[in-house]
Amino acid sequence: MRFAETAIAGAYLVEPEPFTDERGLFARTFCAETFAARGLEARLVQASTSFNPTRGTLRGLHYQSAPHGEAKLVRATAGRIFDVAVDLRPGSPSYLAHASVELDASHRNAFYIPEGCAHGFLTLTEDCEVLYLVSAAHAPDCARTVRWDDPAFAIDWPAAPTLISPRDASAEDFLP
Ligand SMILES: Cc1cn([C@H]2C[C@H](O)[C@@H](COP(=O)(O)OP(=O)(O)O[C@H]3O[C@H](C)C(=O)[C@H](O)[C@H]3O)O2)c(=O)[nH]c1=O
Repeated sequence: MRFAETAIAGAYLVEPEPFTDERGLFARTFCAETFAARGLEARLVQASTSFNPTRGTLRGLHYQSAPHGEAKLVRATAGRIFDVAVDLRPGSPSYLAHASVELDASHRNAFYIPEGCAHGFLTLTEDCEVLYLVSAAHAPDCARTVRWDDPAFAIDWPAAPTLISPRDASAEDFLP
């Protein structure tokens, strides 16, 4: 796996290094030892998936507050998404910065997002499937939302959403 830094400290685009032969390819997509050696969260305890048939679906921006903060390893297993993280860690050198990456099932790339960052995506194709590996179990009482078009983040979305939940569309401004 190759790790590329992003605009957020501690967030990385993870590119696989596939082994190819006449049968196709094999690629490692996660390794606890490799992640731990890089100082990344290696204890991923829950996996989830979302299926999004409509192009232009926007989910997020979500995070879990302490003490159930979660690091995430996100990949598109079908289709292509514009994936975004926002740094909400007041002590971070990239506080309030965002990082956006295009995750494409055909590239098998992934986005590692550290605890303390919000995450969301916009689907760029129909029938997108998004797989999450996270470092903390779902804690509904700690579920938090920040708004995709919050001026505090000025995220460079490629298009406006065609489908978004009322909860995501109505999040309050992050800064007072
Ligand atoms: C996240 C989660 C949700 N749920 C239940 C709660 C709701 O009844 C239902 C849908 O949840 P929600 O509308 O929060 O799903 P998304 O809007 O896709 O949220 C996810 O998408 C954004 C982009 C993320 O980064 C998070 O991983 C996650 O918040 O699944 C669970 O049972 N377990 C879970 O881990």
